[in-house]
Amino acid sequence: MTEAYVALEGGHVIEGRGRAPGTARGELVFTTAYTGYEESLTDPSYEEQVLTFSYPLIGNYGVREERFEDDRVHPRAVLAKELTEDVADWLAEEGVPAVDHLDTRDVVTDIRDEGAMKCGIAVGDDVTEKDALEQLEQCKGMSEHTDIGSQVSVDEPVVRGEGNDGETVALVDCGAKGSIVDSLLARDAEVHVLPYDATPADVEAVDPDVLFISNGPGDPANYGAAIDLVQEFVAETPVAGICLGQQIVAEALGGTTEKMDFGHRGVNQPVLDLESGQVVMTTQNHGYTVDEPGDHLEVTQINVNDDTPEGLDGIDHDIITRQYHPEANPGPEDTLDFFDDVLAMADERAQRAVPADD
Ligand SMILES: NC(=O)CC[C@H](N)C(=O)O
Repeated sequence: MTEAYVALEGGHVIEGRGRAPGTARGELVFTTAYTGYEESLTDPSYEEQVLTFSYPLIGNYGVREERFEDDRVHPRAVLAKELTEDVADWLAEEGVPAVDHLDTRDVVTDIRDEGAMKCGIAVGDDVTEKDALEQLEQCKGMSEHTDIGSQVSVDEPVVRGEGNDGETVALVDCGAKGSIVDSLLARDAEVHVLPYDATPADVEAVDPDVLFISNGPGDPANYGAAIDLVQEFVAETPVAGICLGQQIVAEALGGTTEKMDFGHRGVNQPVLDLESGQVVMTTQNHGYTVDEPGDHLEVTQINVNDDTPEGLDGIDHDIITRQYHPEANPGPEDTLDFFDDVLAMADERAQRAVPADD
C-alpha cells in the first residue's frame, strides 16, 4: 500500500491511503458539493489549494471530459474518504497527488475550527512524514501568490463566437470557468477572452458592450490590472463580475474585501434577494468576500447563513455582480438568468451607442 501523509499547519500529520503519487502543498479547503467532482477539480479558482471533499464517495459516475471546466486539474492535491478507481487514475495521469481513507469529518472540523490552513502532502512508496512536513514548510499563504492570474489566464486574446449577432463581451480571464463562456455564447454573445493583465488599449480594441470580470484563484488585491480596468471603463461601459469578479469590482470602486475563515464551497448555499424576498440555492467556491461595498455599490443579495454580500448593483453606473456561480456547473441552475440580466444591461448600452437616424 502506498504511503500517504498530510501535514496540517501547526505540524499535526495525518495518514491515509495513497491513490495518486507525488508531493504538493497548498491552502487546505473543503467543498460540501455532493456532485460535480469533475467540474470542481477542473475549476481554475482552486489553483494553489488542496481540495477536501466532505461527501464520502467521489467518482461514482466516472470521468468525462465534456464536464470539465478547463483542460487540467487545478487543486494541487485531493483528499477524500473514498475515491473510485476512475478518479484516482485521472489524478495520477494529471500528476496530482490524491489521498483517501482519511476521516474527512475530522479534516473538515479542523478547517472549520482553525480556518483554511496551509498543508503539505506526500504520497508514494518511499515517502515519510518528513516529506509532508517539508512541503508544509514551503507552503505560501494564498495572498502571497501575487501573480496567480498568470497561472490560469489566456496569454493572448481569444475570440469565441465570432460573428454572433448578440452583445460584445470583453471577458477578463482571471481563471474563467468554461461554463461562464458557454453561458454567454448560448445567449449569442461574441466573447473576447482577454488576459488577466489586459491593458485599457486591449479593451478599447474590443469596444465591448460589457466589461465582464471572471472568477479566479487567490486574493482579489493581487489583480491590479483588472482593478484598473474597472476604474478606467466604469463610467462609459457596463461592468459585470462573478466571484473574484465581484471582489475586484468592489476593490476598484472604493469597497474592501477580506479573507473569510473557511469560505463557502458547495452547491447548496442559500442566497436571499433583498428586493424580491426570494431565496435561491447557489453554487459557491470562494475564500474571500466583499466586506464594505463602498459608496458606489449597493448590496442586492446576501448569504442566508452569514449575511455576506452575494450580489452588488452599481449606484451611479451600470454594474451587476454575483459572489456565487450563476453558471452552476456543478449545482442548481436557479441563477442562470444572471446572464440574461448582464446581456440586457449590455444591450441598453449598445442601443445608446448607435447614433440616431436623422
Ligand atoms: N471562485 C472564485 O472566483 C474565487 C474568488 C477568490 N479567489 C476567493 O477565494 O474568494
